[in-house]
Amino acid sequence: MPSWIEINALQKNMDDFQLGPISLTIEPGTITGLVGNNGSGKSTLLKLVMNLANADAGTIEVFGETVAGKDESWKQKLAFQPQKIIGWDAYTGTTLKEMISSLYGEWDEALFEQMVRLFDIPLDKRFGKMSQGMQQKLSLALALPRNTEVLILDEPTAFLDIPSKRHFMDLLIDWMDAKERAVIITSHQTDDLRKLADYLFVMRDGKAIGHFEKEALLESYRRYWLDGVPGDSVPGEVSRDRQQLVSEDPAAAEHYFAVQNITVIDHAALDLEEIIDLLLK
Ligand SMILES: Nc1ncnc2c1ncn2[C@@H]1O[C@H](COP(=O)(O)OP(=O)(O)OP(=O)(O)O)[C@@H](O)[C@H]1O
Repeated sequence: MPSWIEINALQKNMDDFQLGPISLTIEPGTITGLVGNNGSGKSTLLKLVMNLANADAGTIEVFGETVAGKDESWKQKLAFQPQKIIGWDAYTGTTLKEMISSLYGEWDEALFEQMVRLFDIPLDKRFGKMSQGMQQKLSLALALPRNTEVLILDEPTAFLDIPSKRHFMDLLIDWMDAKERAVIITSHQTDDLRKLADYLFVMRDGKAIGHFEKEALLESYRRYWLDGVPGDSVPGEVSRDRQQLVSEDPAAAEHYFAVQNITVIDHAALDLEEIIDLLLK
């Protein structure tokens, strides 16, 4: 099956910031987490995908259509929730719903109503007068019911309270199950990424660090407690602290321990936050 989104050698220069070259493909049925330090270019990348900024080099194809110029018919298949929404402040939730639902032929009114009830959204209030968390809830309630194939969410949970975050994750998982879809989500919340993402695309200072299958990434690091840390570097060693050592090549490290007669007292997987921390160093 062809990729739904294909980004190839994309580059963008802005003042002293250079994004790229970035290459990334998004396949149907997947949730991809975009991860990176502040200012690594995640939002810029999403804006380029949405044709809200022009690339200096490289290409983006969405459902086989090149993203550039005025023909944006492919946008019917993509819903985008930016980090900061401009132009909604003066409108109530009801008005925004009328405007947005009329643009999407497959608008799911029942899902919208379910989300309004679940998040207790005051539809008669102007967007600009809502709290940041409520704005985020309303914009999610105006994004998922568009029923598009692809949903692009830029830090959708940054202001959500803990119960709402859980509701959002459940909703997104149900939304993915309803038909063949794909999600791209940027987040600094490792909880979101651990529960939702199938793939992680990690960026640092505008550059791609890697595109990882999440479960494989989790298995690719291991922490060991040893009866004595060797003087030499252990295969895959990324850090050591007294009797603890972390390797990004557990098979080679364990072979080395066996050959060197080093006793492994205990070992454990790293959590996703620690791994992202190592990747972003
Ligand atoms: N309009 C602009 N003009 C010039 N530079 C910009 C503009 N918008 C963003 N930048 C710069 O581009 C870089 C990437 O910003 P971007 O918002 O894409 O990062 P991010 O990874 O989404 O960050 P965060 O995690 O903080 O949301 C930053 O250095 C930022 O200052």
